[in-house]
Amino acid sequence: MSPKKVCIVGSGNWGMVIAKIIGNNVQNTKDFETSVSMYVFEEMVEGRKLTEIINTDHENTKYLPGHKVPANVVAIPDVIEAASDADVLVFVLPHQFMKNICKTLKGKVKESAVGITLIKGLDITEAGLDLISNMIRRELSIPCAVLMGANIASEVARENYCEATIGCKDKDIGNTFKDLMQTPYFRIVVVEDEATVELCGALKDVMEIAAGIADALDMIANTKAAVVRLGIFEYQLLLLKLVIPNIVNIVAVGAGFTEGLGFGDNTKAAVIRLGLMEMVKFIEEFFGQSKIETFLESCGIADLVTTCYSGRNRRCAEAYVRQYPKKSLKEIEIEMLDGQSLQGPITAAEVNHMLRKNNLENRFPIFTAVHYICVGDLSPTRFIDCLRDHPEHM
Ligand SMILES: NC(=O)c1ccc[n+]([C@@H]2O[C@H](COP(=O)([O-])OP(=O)(O)OC[C@H]3O[C@@H](n4cnc5c(N)ncnc54)[C@H](O)[C@@H]3O)[C@@H](O)[C@H]2O)c1
Ligand SMILES: O=P(O)(O)OC[C@H](O)CO
Repeated sequence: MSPKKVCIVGSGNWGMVIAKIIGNNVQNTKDFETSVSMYVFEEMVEGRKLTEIINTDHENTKYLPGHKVPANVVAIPDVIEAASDADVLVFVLPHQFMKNICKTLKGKVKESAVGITLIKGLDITEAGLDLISNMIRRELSIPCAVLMGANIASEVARENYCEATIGCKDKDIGNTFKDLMQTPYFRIVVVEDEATVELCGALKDVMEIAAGIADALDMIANTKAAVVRLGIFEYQLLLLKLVIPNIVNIVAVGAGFTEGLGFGDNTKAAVIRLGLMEMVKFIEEFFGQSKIETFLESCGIADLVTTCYSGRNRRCAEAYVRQYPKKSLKEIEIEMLDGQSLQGPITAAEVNHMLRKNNLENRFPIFTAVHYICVGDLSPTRFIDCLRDHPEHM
């Protein structure tokens, strides 16, 4: 089999760390082409094009200063040029840019390409809440796995030991992604059975096949009903795996608020605990039954803890509250992150859209307060009330 060409779509803080890992890994195997293309959103950095800096100095001085990427990672400012000949597409952009990227790439990627998303965030469609992986599958007509975990980019860049979870329904593709991204310090667990089953279309297909098998075996109606029920359960489980990491960022913003208000670790632990309860409840409410074990994977509790202690969402939320009401959260983000992007406030708005629409804000006080504080409609000092009066305490 000829070696697969890899393209990384994105070159921010996490994108560069993944580029470093992939750039090194492809040099040690015949399964992948040595040259890796990376789509870089072009901008001028200290009078030079960012692509030129990366291709000459092999460092993204804006988004991951102080860390080199291997020279075989080639920065390309045109996403079609970067992605059109790729067999493997790794998506790692802030989620608000994905609609545009998908629109640009539609019909331009190889039919045989496979994708994986490392993106945290949700999509609002007319039908309700959707997953970014679904957007990729839908718009680009390629299978799409996910990789999520407790992975603060700067720590992974320093090669501190950590873990991640790949969700992929195809064991071979899942292992391909694992080969591409696992290192001695970045250990990956592939969740085979449920991972990237096509969430809407593929579920229907799987269910049709299951029903067809049931028919062929002359199963009685009760058995067929059980097959359908179990199929739905697997679907919900898959959704659960994919949704957890996206909601984590909202809780991290809440943790930052308590620090900004001068509270300590006991309060943060309460935010993590109550936030986790809201995550479980939210997933149950919108995606059906949840399995508690899933929250014990790296994509669940581990990501929640790490983000609430040292994520960008937490840091910016703390600074916002300390300077409240002098600056908006957007101003703080621009000031502190130099172009990096917070996903928590946007995801909080997407989640709030669903809560409001379904009249459920009272049952999710942390998610709700985080959103209203982020947009400046609620004073941060009121945040502690939502912990004190949380439904868990009633
Ligand atoms: N940084 C982390 O620690 C980390 C860890 C795990 C997952 N993630 C997730 O990975 C995703 C990407 O985050 P990141 O940290 O790599 O990015 P980032 O926030 O560091 O950088 C922002 C990126 O967006 C690009 N950009 C700006 N405007 C654009 C536009 N109009 N179109 C396309 N791109 C544009 C910038 O060039 C830059 O590469 C996010 O969903 C994030 O939640 C991040
Ligand atoms: O720095 P944050 O808040 O964007 O979080 C980074 C990752 O999601 C941690 O896994």
